Amino acid sequence: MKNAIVIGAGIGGLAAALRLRHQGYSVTIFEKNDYAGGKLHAIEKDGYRFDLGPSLFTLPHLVENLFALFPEEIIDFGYKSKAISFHYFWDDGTLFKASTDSSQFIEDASKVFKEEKSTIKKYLAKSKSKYELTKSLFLEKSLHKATTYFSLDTVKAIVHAPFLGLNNTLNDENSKFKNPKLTQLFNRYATYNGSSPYQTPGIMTMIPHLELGLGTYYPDGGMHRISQSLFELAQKVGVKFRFRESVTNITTSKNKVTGVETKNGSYLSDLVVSNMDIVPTYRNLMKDVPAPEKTLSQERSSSALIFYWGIDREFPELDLHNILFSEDYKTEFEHIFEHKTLAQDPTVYINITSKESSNDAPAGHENWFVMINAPGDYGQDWEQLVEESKKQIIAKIKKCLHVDISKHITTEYILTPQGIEKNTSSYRGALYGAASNNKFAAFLRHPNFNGKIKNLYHVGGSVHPGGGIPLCLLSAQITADLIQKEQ
Ligand SMILES: Cc1cc2nc3c(=O)[nH]c(=O)nc-3n(C[C@H](O)[C@H](O)[C@H](O)COP(=O)(O)OP(=O)(O)OC[C@H]3O[C@@H](n4cnc5c(N)ncnc54)[C@H](O)[C@@H]3O)c2cc1C
Repeated sequence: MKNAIVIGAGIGGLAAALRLRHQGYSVTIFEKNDYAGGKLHAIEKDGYRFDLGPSLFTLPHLVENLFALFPEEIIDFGYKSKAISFHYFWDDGTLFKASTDSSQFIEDASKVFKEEKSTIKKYLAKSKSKYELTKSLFLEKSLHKATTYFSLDTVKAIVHAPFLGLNNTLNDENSKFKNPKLTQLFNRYATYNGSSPYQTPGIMTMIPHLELGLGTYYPDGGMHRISQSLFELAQKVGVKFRFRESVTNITTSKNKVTGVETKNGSYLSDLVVSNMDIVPTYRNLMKDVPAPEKTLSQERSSSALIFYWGIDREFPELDLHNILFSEDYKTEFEHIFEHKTLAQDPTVYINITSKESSNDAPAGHENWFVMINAPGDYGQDWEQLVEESKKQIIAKIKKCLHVDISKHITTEYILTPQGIEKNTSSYRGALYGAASNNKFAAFLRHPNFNGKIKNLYHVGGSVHPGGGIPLCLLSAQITADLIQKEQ
């Protein structure tokens, strides 16, 4: 049996390991932490459960596809679809509850934002068409293999290139709405890949289709169940895990990978898949291999500052996902991407899983995950930024929800971009690898294979096709397909 080593048990590494196991490899995952899941992790604190990373679950079939590889194994993984994706709040008292039923969304958005129904309908239809035209080329195949370009799907995408909106920004596309609040609502989707709506190309108008067209879901037991159920499956099918064993070197001979080294010794392997962020993979594990500097110097995606708060009361006006919008979105993104700091009036995201799983908080309490978008770690004074932004977040909540939330916080845990980098080795604490702040970003992501070292592959949010749970799962699929063809 051939051996495969996977570096890292993030969602990308777990998915790659399962796919390789299915192809018949003997698979070992080396993970520096003592748990699987990487960013998809959770903690319990003072009677509250908090998902630490992702909170929004879309395209659940990509997880199910992994269970389907091993139909004989029964794993407890369920989820429900959400009728409302987000509750959106503005300082002036406007509240919009975004339905995941498109007719209802159009009806409600037209009433709240005084926008023509036909304009919203056309926008959602275009979002769907863009997604369907491009998913095969940009999301499901390697963009770095010539064969990808000899397909009908690619020809279709190229023919429709002017329609895709590559030459303008997401904000340009969304400024067609009369009401700036609706523009802001659709601009927010740039943050789903850690980018700025004022820089990311108009093709990103496809993202709302993922949430509003294909649905928003919540896994039974919380987001952590996604990584835990895949971990359980991997164990059942014989994937071996070596926790607390950081890979320190990828070993090669004559431009071919031979295995990995850790502080415990050397391990030989027929192939290696790195789920570690691509920048430290080159800088720390492949010091003797010339790094692709242009690829590695791509601007990183945004990071996040998160307060996990136990709250001693309930808020019926809030749902699972809630957004409290800033007054000046452009300034907010300029602060993040240009000034590498935080705006005075940030957009605040509040995720409350106890709305769905009552055991996540004591009775009558709620578990708040309060996040603002943040620049990566460039050596800022995070202690000071945490202190300032906590005050600003409390002020924002006061404006939108008319409550002094500071009086209701019973417990607190904080994660900064520095903490995210420390936990998972993600370069600068970026949530989604490289940002998509220019039209060439998709092509400049690192491929899923290594052009210099044979039998070395790459999966996860820092390589093609990008970050976020669905894209990480797709990266594992692309990688496994390449391995099947090439090995
Ligand atoms: C706060 C936050 C909110 C987010 N929100 C969402 C969301 O709502 N929806 C969504 O889809 N996505 C979201 N994301 C993004 C999503 O979490 C990531 O894109 C995804 O989980 C990345 O998975 P990965 O497998 O690429 O990497 P990671 O999860 O970073 O895993 C990499 C693994 O490799 C290990 N590792 C690193 N170096 C070594 C080494 N040398 N040796 C051994 N092991 C090593 C790390 O410990 C880690 O376990 C969010 C992320 C964060 C942090």
